[in-house]
Amino acid sequence: MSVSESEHNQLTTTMAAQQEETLLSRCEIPIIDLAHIGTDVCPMKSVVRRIGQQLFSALSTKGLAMLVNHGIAEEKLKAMYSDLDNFCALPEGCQAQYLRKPDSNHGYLRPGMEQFDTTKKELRHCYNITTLSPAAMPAQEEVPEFTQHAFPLAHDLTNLSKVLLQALAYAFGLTPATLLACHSGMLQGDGSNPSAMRLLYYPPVPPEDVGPCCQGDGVPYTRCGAHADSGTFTLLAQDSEGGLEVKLNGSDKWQAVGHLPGAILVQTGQLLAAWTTNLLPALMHRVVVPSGTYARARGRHCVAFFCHPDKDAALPTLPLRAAPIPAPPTFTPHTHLTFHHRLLNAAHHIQKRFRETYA
Ligand SMILES: O=C(O)CCC(=O)C(=O)O
Ligand SMILES: [Fe+2]
Repeated sequence: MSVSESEHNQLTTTMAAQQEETLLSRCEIPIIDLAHIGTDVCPMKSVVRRIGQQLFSALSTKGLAMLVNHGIAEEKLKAMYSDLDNFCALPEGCQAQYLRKPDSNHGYLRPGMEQFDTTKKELRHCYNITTLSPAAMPAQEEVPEFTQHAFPLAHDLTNLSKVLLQALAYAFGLTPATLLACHSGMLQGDGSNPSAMRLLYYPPVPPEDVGPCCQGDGVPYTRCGAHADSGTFTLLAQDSEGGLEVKLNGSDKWQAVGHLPGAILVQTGQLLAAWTTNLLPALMHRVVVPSGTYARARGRHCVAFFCHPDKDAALPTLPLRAAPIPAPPTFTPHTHLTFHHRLLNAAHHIQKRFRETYA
């Protein structure tokens, strides 16, 4: 069977992408096996303890880990990716009913409406889900299964976060209920907690020879500018398209994460960094546009879950020793200092972040 020249080029580009050196291909990301952990309401204590140690070690040395055997079926994620595609294909007028509401942070953001890097246009569609109220979701006539798929997935990610909070509590020398109690309002929709499930779709971009990094308007673009998330930790499930890059703790070099089928990435947020006096530093990350015509012609999907404490939670002092080495330059000194002074009121921090990143 003969292969046409364009098919051959496509295959070569795909193979090159697959052979890209990544943190995963170099075994530089800790992999944590959650098998036998139980559920958030009925956890297997000895396993949760062991996972707490592994998570603490991964987040303190690297800033991230890959979770496997977490119990969230790949099919649920794929169904959600396809619902988001259907939402993004709706006419703009129809999407407009669902635009993000600043008060609740719930709703849809068109490409360019959220910027981490103010020098570039960030090409992604986001749907933030902060309340599990059917009235706040795309109507069944518009995207038939959106709500039906989103709610169970949001429950799964909330429950996974609750198990991890119990594991971290053990590692901090606290009782497992201590961190749960500070995160009691996740996705309750009563405004008490800023946690969110976010659906992300990054559309294809033109080939490099059409314009290496600019649209017709000459404005440079990227997929997601460099930032650290603001909460306790973030869970990230991604498709296989790649593009996620991170700066590991203590390093100033951007490195590609790579893809581990079925795994969910967990990374430290700014609140946990401040809470642990930077013993667990926040992970800087970004999503770059891939090189090669084939990869650029494909969209990328991701589901993120941002785990935050309750806005009025009095965060307990952690019985931890101070960070042994100076912290990497994750925040500007101003942001860091301001944040420390306001640590007991996480709501101030999240409001500041929203003002900085939403157009
Ligand atoms: O798409 C991704 O992998 C990351 C998205 C992200 O970092 C964010 O929305 O905060
Ligand atoms: Fe992020």
